[in-house]
Amino acid sequence: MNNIRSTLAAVWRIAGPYFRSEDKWAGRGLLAAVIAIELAVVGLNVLFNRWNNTFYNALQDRNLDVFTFQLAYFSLLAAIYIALKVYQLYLNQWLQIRWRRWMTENYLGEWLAHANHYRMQLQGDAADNPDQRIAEDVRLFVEKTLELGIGLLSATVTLLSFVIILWGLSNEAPLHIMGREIAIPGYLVWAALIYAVIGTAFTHLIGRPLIALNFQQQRYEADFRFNLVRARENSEQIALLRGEPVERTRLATRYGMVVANWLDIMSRTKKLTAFTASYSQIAIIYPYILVAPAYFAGKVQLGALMQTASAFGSVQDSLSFFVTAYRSLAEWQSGVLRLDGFEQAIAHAEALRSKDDIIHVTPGDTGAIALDDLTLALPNGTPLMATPGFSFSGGERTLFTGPSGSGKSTLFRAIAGIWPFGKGRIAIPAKASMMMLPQRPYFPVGTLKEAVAYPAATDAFDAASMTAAITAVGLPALSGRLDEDAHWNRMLSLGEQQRLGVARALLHRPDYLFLDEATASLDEPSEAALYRLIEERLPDTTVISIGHRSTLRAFHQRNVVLENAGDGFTLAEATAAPAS
Ligand SMILES: Nc1ncnc2c1ncn2[C@@H]1O[C@H](COP(=O)(O)OP(=O)(O)OP(=O)(O)O)[C@@H](O)[C@H]1O
Repeated sequence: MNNIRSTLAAVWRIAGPYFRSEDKWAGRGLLAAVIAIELAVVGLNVLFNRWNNTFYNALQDRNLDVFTFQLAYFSLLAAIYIALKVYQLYLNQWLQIRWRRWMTENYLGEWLAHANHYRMQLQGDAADNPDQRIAEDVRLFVEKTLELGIGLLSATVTLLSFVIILWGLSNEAPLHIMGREIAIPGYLVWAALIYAVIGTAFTHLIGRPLIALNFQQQRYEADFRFNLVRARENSEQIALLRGEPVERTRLATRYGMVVANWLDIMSRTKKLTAFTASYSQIAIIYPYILVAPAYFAGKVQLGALMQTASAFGSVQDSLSFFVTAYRSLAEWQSGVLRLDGFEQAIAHAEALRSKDDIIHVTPGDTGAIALDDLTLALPNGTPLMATPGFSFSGGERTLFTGPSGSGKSTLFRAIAGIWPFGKGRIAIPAKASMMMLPQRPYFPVGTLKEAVAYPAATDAFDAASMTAAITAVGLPALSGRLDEDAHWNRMLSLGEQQRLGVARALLHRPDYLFLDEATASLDEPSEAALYRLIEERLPDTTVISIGHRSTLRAFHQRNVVLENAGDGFTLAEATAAPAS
C-alpha cells in the first residue's frame, strides 16, 4: 500500500509540472478532449448493451421489422464509435508528443544546468544512464501514464454504469439453483466482484516480481548500448591494441545480463499469462452458467440473457482492469522509479552546489584568483591537497608542476567551480572570463566552425578571424574547411586537436586561460611556438598552465609545485628560479 502511495506521489511530482507549465492550456485541453471522448465511448457501450436485448429478442421472435431497424441503429452507433476511436487516438498521440517534448526539454535543462551532469557523475551510480532516462523513460512514462490513467477512468465509469444495469438484470433474471429461486439482490454484481477480487489478488501475487525485473531490464539494455557506443568511440585504440576479443567477451557478458534478466521476465510473464488467459476465458462462460437456469426455467428471454452476458462482461472487464493491465503497470512503475531517481539525482547534484561544507567559488575584487584555507578532497572525502592561502595575480603567467595524481587538474576543476568536494573559498575576479583547455579538447560533431567557436554560437566570430586563428596555430590546411561537417575528435591527431583548442582560446580571448597539459602532445618547438603565439595575441590574458616539461618554465614567470606533505599535497613556490 505504501508502495502504491509513494508511486502515485512520484507520478504526481513528475507529471504535474507539465500541466502547470507554459504549455498548460494545450496540455489540459487535449487531456480534457481525450477524457471526454472516453466517456462518450462508455456511453455508447451502454447503448450497445441495451441493443443486445432488443436485437436478440427480435431474433427469438423472428420479427423482421425490429431486426432490420436494429441493424440500422447498430450501424449508426458503430459509425459514431469509429469516429470517436479515431480521434481519441489522434488527440492522445498529439498530447503524448507535446508532453514528452516539454519533459525532455525540461530534463535537458536541469541536467545540463550548473554542471549538474558532472556532479551527478561524481556521485557515482545514483542515476545510471541519464541518456536513457531522458530519451526512453520519458517516452514510456508519458505513453503509459495516459494509457493507464485513461484506462482506469474508463474502467471506473464503465463499472458504475454497468453495475446499475447488472443490478436491474439480477432482479429480472433471479438466481436459480436446482430449480429453486433464491432471492439475492444484485447477485450478478456480487458474483462479478468476488471473481475480480480473486483474480486481482492472484495476479498481484504472481506478477509482483515483474516490477523489479522490468527496472533491471531497462538498466541492462542501456548499459549494453552504452558499452557499444564506447567501443565505437574508441574503435581506433581497440583496433591498435587488438582488443576485439576482449571487447567481444565484455560486450557478450553485458548482453548476457540482458538475456538472463529477460529469461526471468519470460518465465514470470508465462505464469502470469497462463493465469490471466484462463481468467478471461472463464469470465466468458461464467455469466451464462449463472443465468442459464433462469433462462431454461423460462423466467427470462434470450435478449435478457445476452444483455446480461454482455453487461457482466463489461463489469468484469472493468473490475479486472488491474489483472489485464498488470504488465503495463509493472513497466510503468519501473519507469516512474527511474524518472523519480533521475529527478532526485539532479536535486542532489543541485543541493551539493549550495552546501556549506563545500568549496565556495565567489566573485572577488582584488584582481587576483585567491585560494583561502582551501582543502580539495576526493568524492569519498579523502583529503587530496590543502593550502592555507595562495593567490594568482592578473597578468602573471604561472606554471603548476607536481607528481601525477597530486591534484593539479582537480585544482583547475575547483577554480572552474565544478569540483564540490573539500572546503574553503576561491575568489575569482568579478566579471573575469575563464577558459579551460584540457589535454583532450572536446569538439561537438558538426562543422569546423562550430567546433572552434564552441561554447559560443558559430556566428559569434566572423569567418575571417576563424580562418586567421586556425592558420596561426599551424593548421593552414584546415582553414578553408570551416563549413565541413565531421567528427573532429576522431579525425584530427591529438596534436592537431590541441592546436585547434588554442585557436579556440585565441578567438574567445578569455581573461584567464587555464592550460591543463593542453600542448603536451606537440613536439617542444611547436609547443614553444604556441606559447609565444598566446603571449603575442593575448597579452592581457593571465595564463595558468599545468605541464611536466621543464621547457615550459621559459614561458611562465612563476612556478608553483604540488608537494607531498605526508597527509596529502600542498602548494609551494618552486625553489629553482623560473625564467622570466
Ligand atoms: N571523479 C573522480 N572520482 C574519484 N577520484 C578522482 C576523480 N577525479 C580525480 N580523482 C583522483 O584525484 C586525484 C588527483 O587527480 P588529478 O587529475 O587532479 O591529478 P593530476 O595532478 O592532474 O595528475 P596528472 O599529472 O596525472 O594529470 C587522482 O588520484 C585521481 O584518481
